[in-house]
Amino acid sequence: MTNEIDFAGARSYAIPMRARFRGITVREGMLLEGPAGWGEFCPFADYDDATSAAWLATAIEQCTMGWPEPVRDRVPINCTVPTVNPQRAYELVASSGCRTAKVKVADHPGALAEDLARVEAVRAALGPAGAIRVDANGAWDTDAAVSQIRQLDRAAHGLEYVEQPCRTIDELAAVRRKVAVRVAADESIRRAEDPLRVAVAGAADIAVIKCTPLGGVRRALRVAEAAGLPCVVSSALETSVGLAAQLALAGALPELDFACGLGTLSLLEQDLVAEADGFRPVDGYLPVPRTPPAPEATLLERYAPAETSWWRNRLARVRALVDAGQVG
Ligand SMILES: O=C(O)CCC(=O)C1=CC=C[C@@H](O)[C@@H]1C(=O)O
Ligand SMILES: [Mg+2]
Repeated sequence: MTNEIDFAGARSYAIPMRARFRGITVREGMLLEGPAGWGEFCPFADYDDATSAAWLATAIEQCTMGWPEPVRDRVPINCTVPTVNPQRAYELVASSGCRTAKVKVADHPGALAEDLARVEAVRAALGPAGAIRVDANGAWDTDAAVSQIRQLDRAAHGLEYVEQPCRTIDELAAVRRKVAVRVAADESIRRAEDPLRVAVAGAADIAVIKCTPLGGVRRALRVAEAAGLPCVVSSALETSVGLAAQLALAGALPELDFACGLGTLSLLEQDLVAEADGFRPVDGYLPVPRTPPAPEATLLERYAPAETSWWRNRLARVRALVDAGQVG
């Protein structure tokens, strides 16, 4: 399969972020072209080759065979609020058109006062009917999670759910027993065997599914089925080329009860496809594409890093793993 792809012609990119997110200020990755269109290979720099193999499998699925038939043609989207000040948070939510907001919290020790103020500002921007979820990216221990979730729940006038409050599945299960707010598992679901463990441990009410680290839309659909929980599809901070696969996943899930975290293009300074082909939510929705959008040559040139050998070498090593069948 991979010999149909133009690996030699893969294009590296480096795009500044508008605000620091997941500790990064520049998003880097590669775009690849195959017979079915373009795919995106963008594992974060701290991921090893074995972890990155699933990310490449996602790009390969996208540019060689495309995706399964969708069951819906549009997907509700949440606005994503990085750890910005309350005024900025208010503006982001108010201008997004989304009725659900996901607020990043617990970015550093002692962040609670800032987190509470951010959540209050988001509630003011959304109004009483909107939904607010928070994401701690596993930062809290069990006691901190229980106390802070209760305070954030009050500040938000009700949280829709809390995403990955703690790192381990046992901790998630313990928190879930103690708080009334629903718990979503994100980082705990990264490999095909993970969702079963999450479900067996009674650790979560909701599964956050990202097709990029799970090895493609088809694999992510199997993971969603194995989880047996309501799913939220969330991005891995891709450009519109990779977001297309995430939207294809959200479009193909049999049930979709919650807004998805795919409105992340606004976190990047620039997309790599033409404005009209890009996935910026309108009135809180994004369309489900049938094929990936193609990048613009001028944008690829503008965001090409001076040094590409690190990404080229990484792609070659990870491709060897995928060719040997070693995908997570
Ligand atoms: O879910 C969203 O609203 C946006 C995506 C998002 O939050 C993430 C994307 C990529 C890396 C992660 O740190 C982060 C997450 O934890 O969900
Ligand atoms: Mg998360």
